[in-house]
Amino acid sequence: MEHAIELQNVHKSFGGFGIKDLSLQIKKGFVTGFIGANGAGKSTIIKMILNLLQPDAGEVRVFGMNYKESEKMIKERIGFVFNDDMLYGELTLLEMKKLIAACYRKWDDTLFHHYCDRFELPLRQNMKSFSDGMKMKAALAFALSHHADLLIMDEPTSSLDPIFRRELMELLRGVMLDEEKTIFLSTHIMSDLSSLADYITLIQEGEIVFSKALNEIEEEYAIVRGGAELLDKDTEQYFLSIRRSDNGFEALTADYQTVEKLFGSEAIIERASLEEIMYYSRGGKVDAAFN
Ligand SMILES: Nc1ncnc2c1ncn2[C@@H]1O[C@H](COP(=O)(O)OP(=O)(O)OP(=O)(O)O)[C@@H](O)[C@H]1O
Repeated sequence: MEHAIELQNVHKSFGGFGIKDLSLQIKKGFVTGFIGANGAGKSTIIKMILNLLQPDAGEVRVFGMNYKESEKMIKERIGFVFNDDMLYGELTLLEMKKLIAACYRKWDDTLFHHYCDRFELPLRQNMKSFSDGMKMKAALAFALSHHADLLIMDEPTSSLDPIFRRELMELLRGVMLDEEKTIFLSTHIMSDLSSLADYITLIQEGEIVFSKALNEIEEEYAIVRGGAELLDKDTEQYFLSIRRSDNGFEALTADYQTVEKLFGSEAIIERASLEEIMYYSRGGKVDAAFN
């Protein structure tokens, strides 16, 4: 399968934070949700994919091309949305549009005006005075108006009201009806992903924990609760993280079926949500004690 994005053995360090030897492949034609705690490295990786930051070592390829040889061709095919004030000076939306449209061969002015209408954006108002949500909508209108094959979005929904968030999810599902399109989006709002994402990539302290199909995650991961007597060297190996208390333990497994066979009705075994997977895998290996 062709990959829309490939990172190979990428290193990047800033003072105390480091990404070491990270490799990641994002499938073409699907939506991948990129999740991880604050400071895990999501924006850093997204910036490297967009060539806004260069890795210290390793390689970033988009549609099989690298920026050194094919920067213009790659950028032409990407639409990006940042939760950031990076775009807006003293310009109106129309003035900004003129600058951005000039960068893309496939710029579609009709489509841009369609999105501005749909998002109720004022064309002649200084963008500096836009609310956070309006800025995000403007960034979306720009990203969606040049027929990009790959949409990369860094927390696109964080400043949006719940109504528009739902509309955006609907809109993105519409984009994905074209099987050639790919979306890679980071978010802290897990419910956005349940109806949209095909794959989930979880990052923790600069390391990829997994990159998997959402339905596999739903089938494999579970939270197990039981008495301390159930834990020993043999059973502990099925857990990614164990939290012990005076009353017993709670643990995360990525092997639902085996654990169910092993413990049967002796333990409570429930499918894990993405929030729970993030929470329990925080701090990594076995024996994160709690009380
Ligand atoms: N330009 C920079 N200089 C120094 N440190 C940086 C720089 N950019 C990011 N970092 C550090 O890298 C780490 C990862 O930051 P990053 O913004 O990639 O995380 P994130 O997963 O996107 O977090 P959040 O969910 O809070 O947006 C943080 O510790 C951050 O302080």
